[in-house]
Amino acid sequence: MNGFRWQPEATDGAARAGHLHTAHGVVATPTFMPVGTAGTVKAMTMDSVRSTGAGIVLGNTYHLMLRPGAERVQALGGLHRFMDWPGPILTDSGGFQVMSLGALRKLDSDGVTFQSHIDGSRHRLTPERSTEIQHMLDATITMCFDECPALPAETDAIAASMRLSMRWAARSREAFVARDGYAQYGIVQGGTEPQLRAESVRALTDIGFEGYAIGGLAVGEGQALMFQTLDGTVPLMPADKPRYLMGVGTPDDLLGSVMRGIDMFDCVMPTRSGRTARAYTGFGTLNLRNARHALDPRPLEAGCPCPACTRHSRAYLHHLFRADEILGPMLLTWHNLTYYQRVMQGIRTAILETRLGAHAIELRAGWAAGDP
Ligand SMILES: CNc1nc2cc(C(N)=O)ccc2[nH]1
Repeated sequence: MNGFRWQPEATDGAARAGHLHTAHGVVATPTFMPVGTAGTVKAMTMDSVRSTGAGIVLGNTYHLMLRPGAERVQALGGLHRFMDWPGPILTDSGGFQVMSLGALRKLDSDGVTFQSHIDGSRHRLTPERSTEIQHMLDATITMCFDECPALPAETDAIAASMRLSMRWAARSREAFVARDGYAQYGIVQGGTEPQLRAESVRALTDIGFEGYAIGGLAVGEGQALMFQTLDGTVPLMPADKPRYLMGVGTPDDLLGSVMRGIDMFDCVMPTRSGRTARAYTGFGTLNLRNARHALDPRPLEAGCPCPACTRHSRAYLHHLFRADEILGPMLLTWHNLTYYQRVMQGIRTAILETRLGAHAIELRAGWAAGDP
């Protein structure tokens, strides 16, 4: 009996609230995972990440295998110890990063050979090696090694890519070392083609995983096509297992995806935007480098409990970014992650109170209203 499980708590339409039980603790869902690419959530200490309300973080296999190296992290006690994060960690498989970051890469039916974007050194990832690396990192949740095809693409190219990923999923599962409280997720592929997505779900559920991700989206297809793909795919996925939408998204993406049955998310937007002066708030986004903030004594967002909003003014944040002070990205990353967690907590409460429809209207009205 694997102690890893998703325990349902409430539903509101297709939306679900529940708890993810893992070897490294329990996480309420729906949940947003801050991205901790190279063993750090950029500009944050892990105590500050915890203070935002995050329960689980993501690590990138591609970055960690190149630097400092999976063997070194293992020798130092694993990623939890290395980055001082006792909670659950999900690591991606490296496939997506290789395709988007690796300087040169050669894909074949067995895996991918690529050059490091750091020093040009040559590396190879296969389903077996990716799974081994994630084991060495001591990932709570391991992702299958897959290929995420660029969109748009011809249907037969999407089909071939999906079927390769399904063969790689079987090899990833074979290589996975099962441990109590640990999990491996399969990744549904198939582009925006309903039949290919259905074939992929069948292939993965025939293999059997502790959770299922939807990959191949948030690659430029746009929100409407992403939601349309979710509408056709999520109902086919096992209802008793966690569902993870990879690389998504804006607060509006999160809301619409939870309403379609997604439980887990990761996205670089709140952290990357925090470093580039873009703030996420209940009244939409704003750019703190804009001159209109120079003399504004108000907090960034009234009611937000983060240090940027409780201790400082918009004018100060504006100054920090104009002066290129490192405290700017620190404070705004802290704010954006806090805001993302508040959005997820508000959605979760609305599901528990069966008022998600009304809550969605309120959220969208706030985002549309703009800066008060
Ligand atoms: C930012 N968009 C995004 N799409 C993704 C797809 C995958 C995937 N494995 O298909 C992984 C990470 C992803 N991030």
